[in-house]
Amino acid sequence: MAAAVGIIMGSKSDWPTMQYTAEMLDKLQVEYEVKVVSAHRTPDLLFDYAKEAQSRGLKVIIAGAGGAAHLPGMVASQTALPVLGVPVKSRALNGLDSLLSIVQMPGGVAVGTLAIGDAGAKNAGLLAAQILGTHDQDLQQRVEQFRQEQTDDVLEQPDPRNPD
Ligand SMILES: Nc1c(C(=O)O)ncn1[C@@H]1O[C@H](COP(=O)(O)O)[C@@H](O)[C@H]1O
Repeated sequence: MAAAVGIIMGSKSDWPTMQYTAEMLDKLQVEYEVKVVSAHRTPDLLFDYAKEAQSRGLKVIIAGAGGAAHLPGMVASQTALPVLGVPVKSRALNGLDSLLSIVQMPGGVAVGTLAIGDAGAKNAGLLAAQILGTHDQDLQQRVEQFRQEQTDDVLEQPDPRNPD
């Protein structure tokens, strides 16, 4: 089946974070592709990727980047597909730079910004599945099942001192 979600990232060094997006999509049985694309280092590739995404069948793009994280915003400027931005934790500023450069888009070009780091990457996969689930009842059910299991896990083990 063709990929519905494109996971892109500014560098291969972002993969330890972005793997959590892939893991969530695997769990929810959503097809995706993974690629390093950088607004700074491979600008032509970025434009081609964003412009061709819709015609290749992608429905949502998830872009992770750290530091001066222009990737999500630049992708969003070149496609009408929904773009979710994941601020990757930077060494110098712990990802605050990544967060601010992704979240502070000018009005008129939207990027849905997730939390910094692993949790943001995980939630980007979940949110992409929820978006796709609005047109796919089976997927919506898998999302609901995932959430129910999460709830059950918490309720079954309410005492944090007793892991068994
Ligand atoms: N923020 C961007 C962009 C971009 O926005 O186009 N391209 C690379 N980067 C980021 O640079 C950081 C360091 O990259 P290296 O580890 O390759 O030096 C990564 O977190 C990457 O996302």
